[in-house]
Amino acid sequence: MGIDLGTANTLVYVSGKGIVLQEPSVVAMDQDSKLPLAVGEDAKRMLGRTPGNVIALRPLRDGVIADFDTAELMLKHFITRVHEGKTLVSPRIVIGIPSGVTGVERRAVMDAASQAGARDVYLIDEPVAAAIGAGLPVAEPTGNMIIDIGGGTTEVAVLSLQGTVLSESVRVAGDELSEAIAQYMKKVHNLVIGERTSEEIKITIGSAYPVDDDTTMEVRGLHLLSGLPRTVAVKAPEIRESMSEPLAVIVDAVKRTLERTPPELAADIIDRGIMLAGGGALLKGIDTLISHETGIVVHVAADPLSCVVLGTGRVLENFKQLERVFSGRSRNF
Ligand SMILES: Nc1ncnc2c1ncn2[C@@H]1O[C@H](COP(=O)(O)OP(=O)(O)OP(=O)(O)O)[C@@H](O)[C@H]1O
Repeated sequence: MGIDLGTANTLVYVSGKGIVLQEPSVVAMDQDSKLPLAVGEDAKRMLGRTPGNVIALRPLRDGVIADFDTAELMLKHFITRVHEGKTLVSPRIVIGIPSGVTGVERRAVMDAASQAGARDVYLIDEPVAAAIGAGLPVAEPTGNMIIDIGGGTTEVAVLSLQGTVLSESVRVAGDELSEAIAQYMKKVHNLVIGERTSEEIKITIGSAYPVDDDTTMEVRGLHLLSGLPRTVAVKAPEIRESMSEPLAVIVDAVKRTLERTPPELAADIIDRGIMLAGGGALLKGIDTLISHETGIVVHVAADPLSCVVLGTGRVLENFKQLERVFSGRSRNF
């Protein structure tokens, strides 16, 4: 089994079957009993809509585990659901985690998977898994650059011979882009909107570079001055402008990584281009923006949201050839 334990979404791949689960990384809890009420899609629907005694939590924030107990509960829930309640037959689990996660957190993820019944738990850094999932030849002696723009973190890495030559991780990614839209709506349109609405605006008319600039969208929220619900029409260019700061942080991380890349590998990257993965790669025009800023061709992976989990799956299925890609391992007897 391969798992992408992401800030925004968790995906599970089962060897021989493909992707069997794709759910938001959200847990709804009853605050009084401390019992989970819903996990995944059902819990995401509750975000910002819960009554006093129910809280909807995202256990991973900014690419790190913000709430360990809830993360463990969520991981166990998904593993058990995939196995339809049956106990695991000492399976091997490969989990993709953000590369910025600390040693203690790595241990915590491995413990959670072990407690869910896994015998052999392997950790793989998300950029490495994303590169494998996007089809990059990471085992060859050529430089490959991957940018994984997730929910909480953007990871930029140069890989060669199954290893990370250099990498950079910034805690600015898709969530930060949505947050910038929410702040803009409040400041300029006096409209307070929730997390789900700002994400919807980003996905519907958001862009990183001019494309479809004539599009507009009606946004519903709470008017700051009257305190009443109101609908406001917003245009694509103003939404792009509202995201300019976090977008600049992402572009700077790419440039810094390129500046540090050894010349032979840099030459490979110029030849092959840069691969873009993660949900943030779906933002309209982001490939053009990065290409424009770096002068290097940028490709968007075929299925950016699934790259990490597909990478964990490919590693599972080619275990012997790719055994040097792991960043952690625990074995339980
Ligand atoms: N069509 C789209 N346009 C723009 N952004 C999108 C689109 N679809 C998804 N996203 C954004 O992608 C992000 C989630 O991406 P992904 O599932 O790769 O993250 P993750 O792996 O859970 O996070 P992390 O890598 O930080 O742990 C969210 O911020 C979401 O809003």
